[in-house]
Amino acid sequence: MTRRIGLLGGSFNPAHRAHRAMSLAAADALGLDEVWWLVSPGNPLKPKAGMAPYAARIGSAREMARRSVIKVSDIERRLGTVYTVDTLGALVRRYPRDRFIWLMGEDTVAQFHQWKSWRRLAATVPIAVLSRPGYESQARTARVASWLRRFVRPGSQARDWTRWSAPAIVFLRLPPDRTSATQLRAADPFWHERFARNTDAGSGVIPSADHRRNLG
Ligand SMILES: Nc1ncnc2c1ncn2[C@@H]1O[C@H](COP(=O)(O)OP(=O)(O)OP(=O)(O)O)[C@@H](O)[C@H]1O
Ligand SMILES: O=C(O)c1ccc[n+]([C@@H]2O[C@H](COP(=O)([O-])O)[C@@H](O)[C@H]2O)c1
Repeated sequence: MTRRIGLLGGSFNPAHRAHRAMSLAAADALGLDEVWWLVSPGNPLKPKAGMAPYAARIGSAREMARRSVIKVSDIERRLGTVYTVDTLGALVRRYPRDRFIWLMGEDTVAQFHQWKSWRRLAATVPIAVLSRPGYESQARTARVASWLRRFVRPGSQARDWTRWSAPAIVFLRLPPDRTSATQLRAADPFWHERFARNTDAGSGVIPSADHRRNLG
């Protein structure tokens, strides 16, 4: 059976309620069977300082994803990929029967031109940009905005995304939530200590048995 899978990459430092809310709202708007949270070993554009250990970030993501269609994955750590274009290439090859859509918050559009091979990335799978309060104008004026605009599909057709050929991009307006990991770290700099004993970052985080087999 073909699964319709949304991929939300992130630092999850820590995971928070907006990640969950936006994933569930996107799943509804796009008719997704699953949303995979790809916990990044290290965003190449973010400083390493202040980044909690991987196991803690996975732990917070698992807690936030509980009892939902969201699956937390450490596949980037297993593959050794930090660039999204490489991760997507690997996933599309490993799961030829499934269909993927890349999910990203509106704030990430501003830096998209600095991502590795971003044109190739956009040609690999469709993209859904999810609204984030306070970042609307940044997304509109981003360096890549005029390039992306040529491939924009109407939100009213969002459920048809599996019929689109990439590049294809849809902007989804979701219920606003201002939560950010930066704000949570400021309120509780030692949040990761709660997950300090979570050393089994690899167990229970793989989206499916099939996935585990493919990773050998
Ligand atoms: N409140 C939010 N509304 C919409 N998108 C969000 C929100 N918070 C995070 N995202 C998106 O979720 C993905 C992962 O985000 P990330 O783990 O970096 O959280 P963050 O809150 O943005 O973290 P930080 O404050 O440390 O930068 C990114 O695509 C980001 O744009
Ligand atoms: O591929 C790149 O060059 C690239 C550059 C910056 C960020 N990303 C990805 O963007 C996603 C969001 O990252 P973050 O840290 O803002 O949560 C995450 O999956 C990162 O790996 C990817």
